Amino acid sequence: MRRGKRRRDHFWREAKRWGYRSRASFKLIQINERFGVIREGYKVLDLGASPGGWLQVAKEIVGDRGTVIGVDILPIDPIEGVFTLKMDMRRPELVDRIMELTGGEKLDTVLSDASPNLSGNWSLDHARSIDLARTALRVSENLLKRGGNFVVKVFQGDMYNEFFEEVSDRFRFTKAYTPRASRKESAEIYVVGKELQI
Ligand SMILES: C[S@@+](CC[C@H](N)C(=O)[O-])C[C@H]1O[C@@H](n2cnc3c(N)ncnc32)[C@H](O)[C@@H]1O
Repeated sequence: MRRGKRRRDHFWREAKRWGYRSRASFKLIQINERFGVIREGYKVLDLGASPGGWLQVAKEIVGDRGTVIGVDILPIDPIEGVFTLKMDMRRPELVDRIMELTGGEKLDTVLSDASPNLSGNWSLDHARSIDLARTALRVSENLLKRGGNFVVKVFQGDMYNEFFEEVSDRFRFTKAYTPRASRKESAEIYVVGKELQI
């Protein structure tokens, strides 16, 4: 598919129309319609959040009583009412930085749409994606309330089943889901964990 054509699909045009920064916004909308992982008043952390399409959607849902925090190695242009941190999500001090922002209160939902820089080597990209997904799972264990929710993107490959089991061991309900807004040719899948049990 030609580059211009690839970018300007239905969800790209919808993102423009609704003022979202990325077509990825519709993936979170569809995940939330299906699983109800974010509700009004929730405290939400989004890992790998730039340019901020998921942050916009999360802020709309949680409203003024909720809190939304975005983390990325890349800058994120300001979004009213959203906190952003420019840092690598793998850094050990991340958990303390988030707790400072929430005044020590734990979170309702941790999201991660983080993607490694794609090399084109399938197994290397899969391994890097699993590494980021495991980081997001560790962060969620440290920061979620008991009963909290988790959504993470993974590129499918031979380590996927093991990772899915790791999420299942921690949440009451775990499901893999591909939103309609994911591109047909993409290997991405979202693992949704509801109600942290530990
Ligand atoms: C697909 S984009 C996220 C799009 C976002 N959900 C949105 O709706 O705008 C993936 C992001 O993951 C970020 N990322 C990759 N590795 C990271 C890391 N180690 N720490 C923080 N962010 C990372 C990338 O910089 C990139 O911005």
